[in-house]
Amino acid sequence: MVVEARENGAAVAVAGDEAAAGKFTVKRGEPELVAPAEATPTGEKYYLSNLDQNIAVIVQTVYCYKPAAAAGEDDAVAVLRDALAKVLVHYHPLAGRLTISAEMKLAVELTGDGAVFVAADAGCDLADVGDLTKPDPTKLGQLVYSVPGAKNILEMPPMTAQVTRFKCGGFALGLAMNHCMFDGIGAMEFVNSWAETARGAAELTVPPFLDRTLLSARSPPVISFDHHEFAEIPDISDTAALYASQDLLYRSFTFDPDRLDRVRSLALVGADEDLLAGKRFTTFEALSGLVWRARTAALGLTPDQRTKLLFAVDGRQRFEPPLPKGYFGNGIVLTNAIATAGELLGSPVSFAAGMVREAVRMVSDEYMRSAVDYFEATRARPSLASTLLITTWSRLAFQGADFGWGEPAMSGPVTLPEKEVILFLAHGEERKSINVLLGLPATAMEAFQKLMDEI
Ligand SMILES: COc1cc(/C=C/C(=O)SCCNC(=O)CCNC(=O)[C@H](O)C(C)(C)COP(=O)(O)OP(=O)(O)OC[C@H]2O[C@@H](n3cnc4c(N)ncnc43)[C@H](O)[C@@H]2OP(=O)(O)O)ccc1O
Repeated sequence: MVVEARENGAAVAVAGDEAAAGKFTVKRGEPELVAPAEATPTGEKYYLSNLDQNIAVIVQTVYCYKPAAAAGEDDAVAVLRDALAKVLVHYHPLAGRLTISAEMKLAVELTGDGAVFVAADAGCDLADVGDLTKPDPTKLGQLVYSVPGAKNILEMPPMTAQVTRFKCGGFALGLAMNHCMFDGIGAMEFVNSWAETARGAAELTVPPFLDRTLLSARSPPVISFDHHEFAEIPDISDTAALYASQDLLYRSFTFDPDRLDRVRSLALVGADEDLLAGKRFTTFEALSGLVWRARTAALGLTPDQRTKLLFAVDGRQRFEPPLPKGYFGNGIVLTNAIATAGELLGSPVSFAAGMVREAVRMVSDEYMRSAVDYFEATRARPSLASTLLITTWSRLAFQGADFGWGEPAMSGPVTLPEKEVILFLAHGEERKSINVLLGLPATAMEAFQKLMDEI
């Protein structure tokens, strides 16, 4: 299935899926608050670090479970609701509400109100959800609860959960969680802790480490890097006009292990031996270089157009000392590479892959402390102007979300958050393939498709 989305974000299913979309109806019950099952600290503010401030957006994901005989007659709604109350004892800030602190930063008011939980029933089978490898916000959005009328994130709880029962006996868990509470690794540690609680575990394998003050800014702040992630690069190619004049088309490109091998080999052609230092490009470096270059070509950027690549690096083991196991908050930092379209397209993929490697290497303890201090001093947020933001979920432990009904049969995002974002998702047998998911104006997508077909 191909999914098209118009500029306003409303998606339209095409290629014969209208009928499926039509019979996809979900009836929600009354939302309820699920509070921690035991007393937790209340009445204080919970500190969020500067790395949490950068990315305060709601991430919506869906996990689908086939009917499982082994789970007996247990009602998924009751099991997930009870386990949520228990796991929130450990993750109690998720039961609070977002607020703005005296320093004008996001913080959590520890109210103990609880997470918003909704039970729902679908008028169809789980199979009608279709293929989660491409975002279909119209359909998948029905599986996730958004607080009606909320005008900003302060009016939305840190998390909502919806459990939708399908006629076939399968169910879907839809989550809307604010990225300021955790990054992908932290989010999966939470979901997997919730799942093991549902399976009856008395203790969590990875209890959350709640204290985020270890990522406090230095006083005074020390900015020791240029931090081009904040640079506003002018759109001299007028891509704005291209995006405005055409529909945005979403496509997902599968790279199986053989194709990934070819990408890694392609990235070696013309590679700088000093940069390689005997270590061939990783899958991430090679694939990111490939798609950065191909998207630049597909958008028809003029040779002098500067283009920025942004991506998150997990800083947990890069901090000195490393962050404690189970660190609850965002332990990621954005790094960047900037090149002109002329440089990218006038060189083989190895040039772009080399820039990706450099951008990863740059992320040291000092770089991350400097990024924390940059926010302290400027309150600036990374700019997406003339930018490609690659987000890699391919190693996130979605398969650990076994609430007693086995691994999710499929899981994925409801949508891509911005037109500048490309998502890498694990796919296929043993999760050894990578799906590259992106949206582009129709003509650019055709050009991108051609470039991918050559691999
Ligand atoms: C709020 O609710 C949410 C949120 C979310 C999601 C949020 C986000 O998206 S946050 C961002 C998520 N992404 C990350 O955290 C990126 C983590 N990855 C890194 O930091 C990487 O190091 C890198 C900077 C991307 C670079 O990767 P790479 O070039 O692959 O280098 P290495 O990681 O060092 O790997 C090199 C090599 O080592 C082997 N290896 C390493 N790790 C693994 C592994 N886990 N499994 C297998 N092998 C591994 C491997 O051989 C690597 O080389 P290859 O060539 O074989 O790849 C979501 C949901 C919500 O509700």
